[in-house]
Amino acid sequence: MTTILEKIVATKRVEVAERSALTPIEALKEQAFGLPRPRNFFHAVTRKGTKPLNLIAEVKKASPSAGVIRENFDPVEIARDYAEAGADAISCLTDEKYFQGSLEYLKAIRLAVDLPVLRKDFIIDPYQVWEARVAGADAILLIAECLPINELIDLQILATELNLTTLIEVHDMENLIRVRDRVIGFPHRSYSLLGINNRDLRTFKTDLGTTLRMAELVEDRSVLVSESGIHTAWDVQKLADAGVAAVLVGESLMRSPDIKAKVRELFPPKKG
Ligand SMILES: O=P(O)(O)OC[C@@H](O)[C@@H](O)c1c[nH]c2ccccc12
Repeated sequence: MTTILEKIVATKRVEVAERSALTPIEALKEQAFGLPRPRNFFHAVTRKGTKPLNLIAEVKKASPSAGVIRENFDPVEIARDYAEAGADAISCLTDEKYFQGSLEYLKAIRLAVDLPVLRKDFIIDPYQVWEARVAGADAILLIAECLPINELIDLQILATELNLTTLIEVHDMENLIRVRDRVIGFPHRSYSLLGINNRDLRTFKTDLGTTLRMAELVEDRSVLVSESGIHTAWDVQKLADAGVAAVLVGESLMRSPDIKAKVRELFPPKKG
C-alpha cells in the first residue's frame, strides 16, 4: 500500500522536474545572489520571552486529512493577524496539490509582516531549497520520513549555507534516534530545530503524547518544536511543562472566525 506521504513525495519529484525545466537551478542561484540575509527564524522560535513557549502560526487553507479548513482565505490578512496577536514566526504551506498552498503566498506574507517565515512543503531536492531562498523564506521544513539520512543532511547543509533555519521533523522514535544527533550535534546547530509531529501521517490521528514521550529522549529541549493537534491553552501548557521551545499550530487557528482571539485563548496573559 502506498501511504499518502509516498504519494506526495512522488508528486514532488514530478514537480521539481517540471519546474527546473522552466527555470533551471543555475537561474535560481543567480536570483539568490545578493538577496538580503534571511530573518533569524531559529532565534525567534527559541528565545525566552514572556509566553510559556513560542508560537509558530501556520497559514494553511486545506489538508489531505481535513479537506478545506478555511473558505475565506486571505493569506496576507491571516499573517497580519498572527503578527498582531503576538506569534513569533509564520509557517506557510507552499504545496499546491494537497494543501492548496503556494510559494506566491509565502512571498506576499514575507513582504507584509516582519516575522520570519517557514516554507512548509515536502522538500526532497536542492532545487526546492534554492527556490525557498529566492521566494524569501527564512526557514525550511525537512521531514525525516521522506528521505534517507545522507540526503537529509545534504539538504540541511545547503540550507545552512544559505542562512536558512531548518526544522527537521520526525514522528516516531526510530526517526528521532536517526536524526537526533544530527540536529543537536550539528556543527552549525544554531540553525537547526527538531520538530515532533503529533500527527501520524499514515492514520492522520494526532496525539500530544507523541511529543511528551519523545521529548524524554532529547536532553536539550531548547530546540524542540511540537507540531499538530494543538487546540487548547491546556495543550500549550502541557507542552511548555515538557520543556519544548515552541508549538506549531495550524488548524485550530485557521478554523477560528477570530484568529487574534484564538491566539489569546491559547496563550492567556499571566495573572498577577
Ligand atoms: O493544523 P495542525 O494540526 O495544527 O498542524 C499544523 C502542522 O503541524 C501541520 O500542518 C504539519 C506538520 N507537519 C507537516 C508536514 C507537511 C504538511 C503539514 C504539516
